[in-house]
Amino acid sequence: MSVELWQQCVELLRDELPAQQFNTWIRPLQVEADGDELRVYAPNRFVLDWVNEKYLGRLLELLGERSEDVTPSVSLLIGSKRSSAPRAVQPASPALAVVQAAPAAVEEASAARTVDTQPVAPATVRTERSVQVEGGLKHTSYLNRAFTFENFVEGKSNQLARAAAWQVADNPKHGYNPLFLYGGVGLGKTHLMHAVGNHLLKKNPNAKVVYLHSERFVADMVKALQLNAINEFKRFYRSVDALLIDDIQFFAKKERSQEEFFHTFNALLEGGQQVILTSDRYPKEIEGLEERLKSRFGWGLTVAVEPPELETRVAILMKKAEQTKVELPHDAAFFIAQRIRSNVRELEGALKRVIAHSHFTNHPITIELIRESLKDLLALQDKLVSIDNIQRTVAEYYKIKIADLLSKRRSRSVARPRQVAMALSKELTNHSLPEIGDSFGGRDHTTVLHACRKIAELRETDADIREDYKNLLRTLTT
Ligand SMILES: Nc1ncnc2c1ncn2[C@@H]1O[C@H](COP(=O)(O)OP(=O)(O)OP(=O)(O)O)[C@@H](O)[C@H]1O
Repeated sequence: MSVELWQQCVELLRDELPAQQFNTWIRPLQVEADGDELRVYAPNRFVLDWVNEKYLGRLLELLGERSEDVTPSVSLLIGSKRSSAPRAVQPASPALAVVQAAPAAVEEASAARTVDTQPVAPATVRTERSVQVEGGLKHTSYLNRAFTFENFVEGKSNQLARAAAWQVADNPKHGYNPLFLYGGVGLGKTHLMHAVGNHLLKKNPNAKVVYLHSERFVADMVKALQLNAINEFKRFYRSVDALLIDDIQFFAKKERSQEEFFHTFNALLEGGQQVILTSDRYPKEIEGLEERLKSRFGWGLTVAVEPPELETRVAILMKKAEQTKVELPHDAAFFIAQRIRSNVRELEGALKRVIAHSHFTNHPITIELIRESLKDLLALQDKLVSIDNIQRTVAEYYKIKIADLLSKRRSRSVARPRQVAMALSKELTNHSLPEIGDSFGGRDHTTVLHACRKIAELRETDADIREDYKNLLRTLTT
């Protein structure tokens, strides 16, 4: 059984899975051949368990179809192929059967899945910690006490990230180290990171939990160098119980900082201290970041935070209103959530404006009041999501002409993008089916309806369409 064959099957699986799932579970796997056997390494038990349960069967099926050996033998292990001694070895699987896990792996892996969704009571935590070190350097860690698990609304888009963060907070010894959260702006990465920090402090008020933005780490390091205090800098960062660094994409191209961070990071991992990192993209995609750092980030658990779906946006608005003791009718929350799709920060901003307007005018929150208070934002959004703009964006995305979208051509390369554009027009604008049909070269409303149904179906079954639709939605709404 060759490594190349495994890679081919991984590529085939990539076509079948949404990118987020592929990145989280399949990309971190490493593989090496050992005689006739393939040894596949997962960075931790969480990944091992998940791959074992969800994807190994399919991978073995693909391997079986492509191999002369009808019973491919694959071992799924925890560790890394460069390490000579994997931490938990599973027996080789002689057939397309479920690989048995070593008892410890089973125990921890299933514990990882048992996600405790009980809200955490608001913590009275020490939120500020200031440490003065020799040479005049002052390191301040500041945790936002409002960013707790209790205040975090769970939805499909952030479920996994929330579960992983909860595991780290409640049982840091699981070894999900580092926990790497990535995703677009304003989606709750910082919130989750602080939630872990707050929870760790709640459990142990003396814990040294240090949160900082990566730019701050760089600035501190530069200052330490200037003040000849780099040893204190090192000592400080290596003495923490948990180090939380936000937006590590800002390390890009800052070689000295990366070097320093690399050593700090290694020291912390070796000492069993928790590291949590966030970034706006998947670690391997951060340009200007050293390969060795990227590879180490993959040793722990890397999870994406996706933009929230409509239901979660509504739930977030209701929660924020409840926190500020403001009466927000459900239809009003729904209206805001439908119109503000980009990210949670924007959503919160819109709600704040509505609440301020309601206080100012002394009127209750109604859809009318929302229209009035968000007038400029909604107008801008209407412009952005006009059918014209959707057509332009879709044509650009698929590298076809707008005229093709409006034409009668039926070839797949044109017909599918046309259906995507129609479905987006239905989802993002308030135009009726006949109006949308008219805008697409005078088509009948039943054609538009068919397009919407077809795309909804393909988004379930076809990973490419799902990805295309998601990208286009993002482009059109941010
Ligand atoms: N699921 C959620 N439930 C409740 N509040 C949320 C949720 N997701 C995000 N928020 C809120 O949205 C705001 C932005 O979130 P946060 O700062 O964590 O985003 P981020 O992903 O770290 O973005 P950036 O990359 O720009 O730093 C915060 O006020 C946060 O509390």
